[in-house]
Amino acid sequence: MSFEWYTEFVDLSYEPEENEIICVFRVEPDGISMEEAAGRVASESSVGTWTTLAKLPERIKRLMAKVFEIDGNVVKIAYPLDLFEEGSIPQLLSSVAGNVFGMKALKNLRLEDIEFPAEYCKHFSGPLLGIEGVRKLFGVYDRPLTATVPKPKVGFDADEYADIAYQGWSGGIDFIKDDENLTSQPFVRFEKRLEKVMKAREKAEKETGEKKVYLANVTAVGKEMLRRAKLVADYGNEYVMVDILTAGFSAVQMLREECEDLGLGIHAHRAMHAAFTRNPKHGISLDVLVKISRLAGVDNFHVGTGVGKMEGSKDMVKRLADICRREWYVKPVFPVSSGGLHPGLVPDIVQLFGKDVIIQAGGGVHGHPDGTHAGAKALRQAIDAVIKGISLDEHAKKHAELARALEKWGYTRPK
Ligand SMILES: O=C(O)[C@H](O)COP(=O)(O)O
Ligand SMILES: [Mg+2]
Repeated sequence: MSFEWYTEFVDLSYEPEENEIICVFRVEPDGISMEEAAGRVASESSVGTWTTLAKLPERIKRLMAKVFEIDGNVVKIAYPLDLFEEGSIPQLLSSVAGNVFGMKALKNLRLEDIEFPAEYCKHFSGPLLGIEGVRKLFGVYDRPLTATVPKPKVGFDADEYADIAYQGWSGGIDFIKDDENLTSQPFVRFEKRLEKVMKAREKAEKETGEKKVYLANVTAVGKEMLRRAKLVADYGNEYVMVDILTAGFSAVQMLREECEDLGLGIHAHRAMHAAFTRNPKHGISLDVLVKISRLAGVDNFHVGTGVGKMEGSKDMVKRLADICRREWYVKPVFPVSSGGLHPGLVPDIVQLFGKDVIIQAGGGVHGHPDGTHAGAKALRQAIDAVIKGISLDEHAKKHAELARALEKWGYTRPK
């Protein structure tokens, strides 16, 4: 049986309209022509099914997605805006990143990019704070911000955790962040941790005269997440953190709505992304993930390091940082560079990102030979050196904590 009718979704002379969504796919057909494969993607992601239908009303024909460019394996498809519900990332993904990934007729399929028209973007709130708002919150404009994740990543009780948070903050760190798998386990319930950490913050702020913020991981099931966010705001903290992929975009958008009322920023952790971003032939690119997260309204987003422990080239990290920060329909997002960082890598990170980046180090702070407080100081000293244009080796001559960090890690790029 022939399925050639799929090519009805291909029109290489078509010029997309201004208010259509354009998706760029990399398509690897399995024993069929590229044209048919591309048509199948357009069909399944818009109005089609596996067979012809007796009658397709004109009104519905107008909703057919159109393949308008095929260049080698790269296929561009235009989607009429009426295919999409306003302001819904889950519905967008169910359409253009849904069934298509499992089609037998394709060996591989990767969604590389999406271009959104203004008409679509206007239904999204975007970040509440954005880079400007986050800078205002800290009153810090002239250097990268810093964050640390207490390590070991889980297991501390509330007192131990708050003590580590205090040591990090008092050593000069701006954000203390819960790790992605730390929520409300039996060894440290969320409420208790929040209570103790907020006391630690008060002490650290008084002692340092600097603003300190807790990225409290509110990732939870349904309404519980909102309850935790409310509790965070009740304590006077300004931010929450959420695992955007394991929680899902419905949860992220719901949280964003709640955070509008509560006045909270959102730190997005991307844990699990590599399950669908890492294979260059199949899945969804991080570029797409950053764009939809920015629309959904997170304020901070993990983009990688290029030099640390997570996979991802410098070029890719730079491109993602650009997608976070460039002029767009919604406020810019603060890129977070995290995963295997330590003071010796700060020059690379600043060279890659400039100063609008949150440099986050877990092991690279808490693994300092003299402990968390010294580790925090070393990270800030490394940043000060880079901002002043002094080499780390030179700065370390007068800064003992940085010297000790360099003794342990030097300039190594962890694997
Ligand atoms: O969630 C993260 O990004 C990591 O916990 C960072 O930890 P690391 O600096 O120890 O790799
Ligand atoms: Mg982590």
